[in-house]
Amino acid sequence: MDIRIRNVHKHFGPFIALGGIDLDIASGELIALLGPSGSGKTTLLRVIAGLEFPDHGQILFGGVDMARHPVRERRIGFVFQHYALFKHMTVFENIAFGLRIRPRNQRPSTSAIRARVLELLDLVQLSGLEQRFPSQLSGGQRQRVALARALAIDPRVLLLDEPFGALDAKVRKDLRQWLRDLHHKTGVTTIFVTHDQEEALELADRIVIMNGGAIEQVGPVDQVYEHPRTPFVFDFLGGTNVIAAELRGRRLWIGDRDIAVLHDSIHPSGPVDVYVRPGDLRLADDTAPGIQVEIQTVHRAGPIVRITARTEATGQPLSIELPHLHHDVPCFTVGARLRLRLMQFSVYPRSLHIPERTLPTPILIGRERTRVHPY
Ligand SMILES: Nc1ncnc2c1ncn2[C@@H]1O[C@H](COP(=O)(O)OP(=O)(O)OP(=O)(O)O)[C@@H](O)[C@H]1O
Repeated sequence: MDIRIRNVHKHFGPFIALGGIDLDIASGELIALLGPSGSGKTTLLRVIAGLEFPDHGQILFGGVDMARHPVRERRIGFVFQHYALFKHMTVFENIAFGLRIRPRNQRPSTSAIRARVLELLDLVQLSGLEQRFPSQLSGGQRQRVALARALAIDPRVLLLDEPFGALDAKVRKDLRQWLRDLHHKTGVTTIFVTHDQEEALELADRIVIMNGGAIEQVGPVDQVYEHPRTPFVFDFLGGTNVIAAELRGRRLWIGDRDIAVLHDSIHPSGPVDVYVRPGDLRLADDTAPGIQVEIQTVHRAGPIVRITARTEATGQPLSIELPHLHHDVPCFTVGARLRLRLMQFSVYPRSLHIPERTLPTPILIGRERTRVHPY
């Protein structure tokens, strides 16, 4: 079922938790709400669920406004980070719960409930564990039972709030793939909240980046990652170097170096900030084109090498990440003077350095994977 959220506001006293949210979620979509703590992700999920009522706005489920309807009328499945299963009930009873509490005239027969629970146990890959109690399961297994319980009622929408937040890194990774597969099988419209950008990028069809109770950017994962509309989004989706630069016409200057021509520049000449991810920087010897830098530290960290270098033009430190294959190049030593190439970057006007909550127009003006002008 599709969901349309229209101009949703939610205040807690004087505090604006949601400041006018508009969002369309297609039927069957898997969408992630991503943002820093306090940005309003959980509040938005709770408003969709009916656990909170918005002060203003519409929550349309398949075209019907459910904003004032209580939670029980919305047919929603939930899984929360600490959604305790009923400890005194077996796995079977936990999953059957939502069906057993239905009014008598809507309740399936005992044999139909049993068949549904066994089917769900198979779906969440826990067949054979139906007589266990929650205390006899691992954290990952408990969350899979919670998902089976949420699915038992045939929800129109599945809402997951940091479902894997309390689990260790390896289990989280396994469950991500598992959830993706489960979503393919069930096709239920799913909205999940996470702090973890890697989880969102790996799992979701689209991501919604929230900041201060507003949506900063929404789009397919690759698009948002490749074209962050604001410095906030760029920064939130991974490590960032910010290099002070200047736009003169379409030419981008760092210190005395003219480093690129921005083909799609829409901004006037003036001071700008160049945002570049550590993995989008490359080093070459001093004869190559690029910004002059001096290496300060070199650390091998598993499959990558982390280097810090200082630009000669501005003196600012930069973080560089290279695949470890580059590590053996003899010139990558502390004190070496090398040239830095920016393989891909975004440019934002300096005045927008501080994350903005609302921006009238896209401010991305350059992203030059193949267009870095080698002067
Ligand atoms: N019932 C409440 N009363 C008062 N303030 C609230 C209430 N619920 C949430 N808030 C505030 O609203 C803001 C948004 O909270 P919310 O839980 O939606 O953020 P979040 O993005 O999910 O954060 P986190 O990732 O830490 O869970 C926070 O500043 C929070 O303190």
